[in-house]
Amino acid sequence: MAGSDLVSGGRLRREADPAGSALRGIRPWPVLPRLGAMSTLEVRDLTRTFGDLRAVDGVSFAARDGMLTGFVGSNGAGKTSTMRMMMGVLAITSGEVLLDGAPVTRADRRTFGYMPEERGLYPKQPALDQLVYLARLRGIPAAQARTEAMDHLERLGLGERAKDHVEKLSLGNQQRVQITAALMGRPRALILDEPFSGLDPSAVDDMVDLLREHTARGVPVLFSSHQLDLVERLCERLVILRGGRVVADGTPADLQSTGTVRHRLVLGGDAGWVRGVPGVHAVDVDGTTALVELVDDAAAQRLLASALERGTVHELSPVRPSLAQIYREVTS
Ligand SMILES: Nc1ncnc2c1ncn2[C@@H]1O[C@H](COP(=O)(O)OP(=O)(O)OP(=O)(O)O)[C@@H](O)[C@H]1O
Repeated sequence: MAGSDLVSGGRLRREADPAGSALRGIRPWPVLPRLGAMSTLEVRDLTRTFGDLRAVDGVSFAARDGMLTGFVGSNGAGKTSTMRMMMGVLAITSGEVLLDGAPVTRADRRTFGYMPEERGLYPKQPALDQLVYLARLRGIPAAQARTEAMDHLERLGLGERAKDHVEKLSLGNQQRVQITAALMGRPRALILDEPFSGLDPSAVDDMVDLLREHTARGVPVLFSSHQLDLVERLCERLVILRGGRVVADGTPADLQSTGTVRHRLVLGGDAGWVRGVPGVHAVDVDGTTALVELVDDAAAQRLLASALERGTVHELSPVRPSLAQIYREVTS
């Protein structure tokens, strides 16, 4: 698709939801031009050691164009180190980072938007000046940087606060400014370390609207988060790290199809007895309802037969595993 073509997806989304973002305080935005070429950002066998510690241990995955990819894992799993290596701010021990199949260059990285874990705003400088400064570091001309920064701030309802020192803004607003810094200059890829931490639900929605405008023009977005419900809601793909290694990688549906299927049993009477049925693991029992894992079909038959012997069975149905459940299964 040519560089000047417009993204119909972004426009359609706004038409389908005319009040949408405006109701949440976000001013409508001209549809962004689509990237001339698709961009896929990939890491292959990426490794980083710190002394004896293999903080990142042969990590491979791809953040594909136009998709939000969630990057999750417990504290110390290696997310930040991986993102830093992708951005070239942490030396790579071995492995490589590729953009569209070719080793990523310093010039490529200057076109990436990055939100580091350690937030880089100076408390005693005006928000607008910092956005302009950070954009100029990435080679964006001053006039363009100023216009774009002001547009972003106005759109986020911070136009009146543009000249306020950052320290005078609430933490959530500081975070909005920080994310804006990564979005300046129409980046070719976005790498965001915990962009949603500390944001209230409406600020999360505002930020997601912004990110979706970038995915709609073909940008790959990789973001780390500990908020699994958010990741489940937002992501087209998900990469789960444990101890420096990838333990799951796929769409939420892919991952859900590999998780352990549980069953919900709803009875007319108390369900406590299911704990004693061979081959049945009671995950949770609450009054007349039990959530169980069954080792095989025979266990299911035993459970159902026992339940019918005791009285009414209102329901015995499979429950799709939640992302939180899958996360616990692959990281424990
Ligand atoms: N500069 C460093 N020197 C020594 N060890 C480090 C350094 N940076 C990270 N580590 C270690 O590498 C491991 C991975 O850390 P990293 O920050 O990448 O994990 P993370 O998944 O981002 O964690 P969190 O969710 O807590 O931010 C941890 O054990 C950490 O202590």
